[in-house]
Order: sequence, then C-alpha cells, then structure tokens
Amino acid sequence: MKRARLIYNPSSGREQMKKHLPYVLDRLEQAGYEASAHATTGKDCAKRAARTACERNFDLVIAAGGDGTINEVVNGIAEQEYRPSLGIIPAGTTNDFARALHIPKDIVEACDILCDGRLQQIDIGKVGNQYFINIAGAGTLTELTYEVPSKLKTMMGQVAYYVKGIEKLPRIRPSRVTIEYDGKWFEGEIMLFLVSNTNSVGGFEKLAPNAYLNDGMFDLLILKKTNLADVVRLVSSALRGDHIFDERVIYVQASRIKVHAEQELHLNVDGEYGGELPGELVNLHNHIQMRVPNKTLPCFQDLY
Ligand SMILES: Nc1ncnc2c1ncn2[C@@H]1O[C@H](COP(=O)(O)OP(=O)(O)OP(=O)(O)O)[C@@H](O)[C@H]1O
Repeated sequence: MKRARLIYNPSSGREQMKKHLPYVLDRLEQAGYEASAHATTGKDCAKRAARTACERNFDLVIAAGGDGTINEVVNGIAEQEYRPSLGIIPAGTTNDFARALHIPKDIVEACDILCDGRLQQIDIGKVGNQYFINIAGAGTLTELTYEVPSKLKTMMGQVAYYVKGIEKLPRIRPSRVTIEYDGKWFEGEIMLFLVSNTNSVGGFEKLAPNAYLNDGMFDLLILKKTNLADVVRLVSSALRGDHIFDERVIYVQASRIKVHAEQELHLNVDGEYGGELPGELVNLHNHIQMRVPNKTLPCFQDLY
C-alpha cells in the first residue's frame, strides 16, 4: 500500500490546518494511501520530519503550511538518495510557491491535486548547504520577510508585510557587489538582487515573468543604485511586471550565480535569514518530483 506523510505547521497563516486535518487524512485514505500526520513544533522540525519520511520510504510527503514549511520539507528531502514525491497544501500568509503552481488555498481543491494531480519534476536552488524553492536574494528590502512577527501575520495576513515594508523604506541603503552569472559579470552598487526560481515572489505574481520551474535556470533581477522615490515607483511597476524594462533593472537567466559583497550583506533564502554573503547559487535541475494540477501551467516550460 502507498504511504503518505502529512507534515503540517499548526501556527502557519491563520492557523486553519488543525481543523482540516481529519478531512485531509480521509481524502488520502480514499485515494489509496495509508496516511499519517506530523505537527511541527518549531524551527527545523519540518525538515527533520521530512528526512525521516525519506528514510522510512514514504511515497508522498505533503508540506502543509507557508513557504517556510515547504522550504524546510524540501531541505529535508533534497539531500536524500530516495526522495518521495512532494505535495503541498497552502496554509501560510503569502504562499508564493503555491501561487506559482496554481495550487489553491481551498482545502478540497488542494486535496484534489494531492490525490489526482500529475507528477512533475521541478528545479530547486542551492546556496551553501541550504536549498530553496522560490527565491534567494539580498538588500535591505528583502530583510523584511523574516522581520515580520508570526503573531502579526496571523492577525493581518499579507498587510503585515506592507506595513513592515513602508517602515523599512527610509533605511534602504545601496551595497557594492560583484555578481558573476554563467560567466558574465556585474560590478556596482545595487539596492537589491533576487534570484528567482518561480514567477511569484512576495505576492508579486509578475516579478520574474520568464521564470520556469523546469528549465534548469534562475531568473536574476538586479536593482541598481537609485533614489528612494524610484524604488517606490519600481515596486509599484513590479505589480504590473513593467519593472523588467526599466534601465535601473537587470533581468537575465542563469543557472549558476556567484555574489560577493564589499560590506556585510544578509542573504534571504525563501523568506528566512540565510547567512552572510559571499555565496554561490546553483540551480539543481529537475531535482524534486511534485504533485501539481493537471492543467497547463505558465510556470512550466514545455520542453518536449
Ligand atoms: N508549532 C509551531 N509554533 C510556532 N512556530 C512554528 C511551529 N512549527 C513551525 N514553526 C515555525 O514556522 C516557520 C514557518 O512558517 P510558515 O512559513 O509555515 O508560515 P507563515 O509564516 O504563517 O507563512 P508565510 O511563510 O507565508 O509568511 C518555521 O520556520 C518554524 O520556525
């Protein structure tokens, strides 16, 4: 009999997962899985639970929570020789990864995909000994994702990020960096850089419009040094996807990106603090197999 392990974060988003637990387990059993669940208790718990699920040869591992929980589960399975298929139930605040994959928050529809969705190989990123599914980046603005307290997200949802973003704006400073991407170079002062695996980042669905999850490439976005008014203007044009045509923005694809900063610069990996630069970001092509919707999705390039 096939076996499914549900790893869920009871504190994610508006804390709905506990309520849905009996329904999810029942749906998995109906689909022919022997299903069990593990509730996370804090940092790295989902990662450890995912690693154990690999060692115990589960067929399907489901990450239920926000992007942080999915990131931990991916970190738990990425280095294992045997890697189960991955499913997700979006239960976080922003759910960027689920948005990119068109996996709805509705629990019934999310379970339809877990039980009847097709299997698809996806790329993930690696930097140092950490893996990421969505994004890695650095620059003052990227730091806000791990500065918003969980309680505030439970109360305010996505708005909590905007409030924190406005609070941080006056403190944005440029940094001098060297970025080497697939043999090409950029050297200069930047406001931020983002290395994206998907097109949906921080609730901006057109931030990296050419990002595919199965092309073996990252989308690299560099915002060169500019003034505060321009940063605000560019953030608003990023909502429409027009920012990539701006002369202050570099937007390219690359599979291997090395970043060196002259001063202290924090790396943000899938919304969590990812240590100090320098770092090398490597695309691991088709590393994880996922359950995704059966329909044609814009996040996948038709390579055949
Ligand atoms: N039982 C728990 N109580 C409090 N925090 C937890 C618990 N289990 C896991 N965590 C923490 O929650 C983090 C992940 O949160 P997650 O991304 O799932 O939800 P979120 O923060 O509400 O959503 P988003 O990432 O979309 O903002 C983990 O890194 C872990 O440190």
